[in-house]
Amino acid sequence: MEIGAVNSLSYEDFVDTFGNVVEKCPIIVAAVWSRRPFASLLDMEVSINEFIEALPESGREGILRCHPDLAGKDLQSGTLTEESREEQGHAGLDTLDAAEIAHMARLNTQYKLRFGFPFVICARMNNKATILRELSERLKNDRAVELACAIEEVKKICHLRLKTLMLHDLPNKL
Ligand SMILES: NC(=O)NC1=NC(=O)NC1=O
Repeated sequence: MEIGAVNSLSYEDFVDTFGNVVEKCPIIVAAVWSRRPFASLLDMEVSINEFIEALPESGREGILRCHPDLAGKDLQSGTLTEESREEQGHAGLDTLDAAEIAHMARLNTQYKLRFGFPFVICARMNNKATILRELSERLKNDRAVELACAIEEVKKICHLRLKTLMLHDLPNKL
């Protein structure tokens, strides 16, 4: 999809197409729509990242809370969004055995108790081994560092979701 086609989208089609580039946070692209026309995909991505960075801490934490746990109940019950299902599957999280699922659940719970938001990592750039290692390592971060680190992961997820969408022609998506 050309950036010209993106700029020509109605508000509804824009949000319908890009609304989930940040998991379950369509408000972000609903806000960023006002900044069109975008010079490029990168320009649009910069607008999204600037919007996220300008949020108060509670807003950034809220974005993290909209993410499903890795190998969590949504994966087990098949209620992940299409994007999350593909990403978690790519990292091999859909083939964990019961012990591995329990281990992830324990670490996710520990992480959430410590930080008050879920562990977020760009699954498409990881596998179950690196995810477990990162989860264990990042548990040691102080809160401010970890919040920033998690938001950087959200931006990576968004970047890959945008790239995937731009590879498709508009009709396929709508
Ligand atoms: N908690 C998470 O990190 N969730 C996810 N990361 C991804 O890349 N996709 C997800 O659903």
